[in-house]
Amino acid sequence: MDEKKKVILKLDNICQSYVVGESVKDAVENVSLEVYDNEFLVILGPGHCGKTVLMNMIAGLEKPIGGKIYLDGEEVHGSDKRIGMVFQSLNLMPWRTVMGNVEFGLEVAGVSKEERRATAQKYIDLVGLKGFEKSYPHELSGGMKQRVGIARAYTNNPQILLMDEPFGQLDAQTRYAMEEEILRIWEQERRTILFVTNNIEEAVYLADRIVLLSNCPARVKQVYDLASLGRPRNTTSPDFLRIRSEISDNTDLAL
Ligand SMILES: Nc1ncnc2c1ncn2[C@@H]1O[C@H](COP(=O)(O)OP(=O)(O)OP(=O)(O)O)[C@@H](O)[C@H]1O
Repeated sequence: MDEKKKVILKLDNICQSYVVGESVKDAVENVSLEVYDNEFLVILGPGHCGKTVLMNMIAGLEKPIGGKIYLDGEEVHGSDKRIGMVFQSLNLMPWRTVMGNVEFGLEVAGVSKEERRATAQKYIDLVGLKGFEKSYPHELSGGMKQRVGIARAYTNNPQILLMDEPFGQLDAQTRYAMEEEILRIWEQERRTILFVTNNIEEAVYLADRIVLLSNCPARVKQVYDLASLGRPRNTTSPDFLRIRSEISDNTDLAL
């Protein structure tokens, strides 16, 4: 490990299994991982391999049947407000405006109206939604809804943001635009990002490091450090194409 990098999140032999009918289905098997402060870490794996199960455990939404999770060196049990989430299905509240959705977490936390408005506005501006504060979710495009989800997560001031296939339902053009956007936001407002995808090109475009998972049950197949690719990335450069094809050759086919 690079001595200069601070480990903010550590997974130690995480396992998850479910009882399905008469049998036991293993979904995640002995996943160990160190995540560095401020890094953009991509969890890449084939469809149904266990990526969401892994994210849910990190988010504290499910308890692992084995293993431990450490945040800033301390074991965590259940959800922790230092970890925020942006999911593919955003669950925006349709009866609330963009501002109402983004400030919701602060409202629940009892933050004064003035303070929560100011914080929410900062992140609405950051994600490029200035002028849409009073719009309702049904008035927004898919990419704009994702921006609301990102602003909402940032507003709660998490140290780590979990993004589970956030752009999976967007059309290709919007997806590329949002990949650019998330890098811009990450560079401006540094937080650790754990980003889940099954798209190799997206992973190589975004990540500082990629954790490649196996087919279900998810195990860590390999970790790729992409520091040598630099930023911004050129998706047609020989280095980009080489690493993309190396990962592709090493990726299990989704069953
Ligand atoms: N509560 C549960 N009970 C039983 N099986 C489950 C449960 N949750 C997840 N699984 C199974 O665990 C496996 C991994 O699911 P998971 O949703 O994590 O995959 P994924 O990699 O996120 O998939 P996708 O790429 O489609 O998003 C799947 O086979 C799924 O059916």
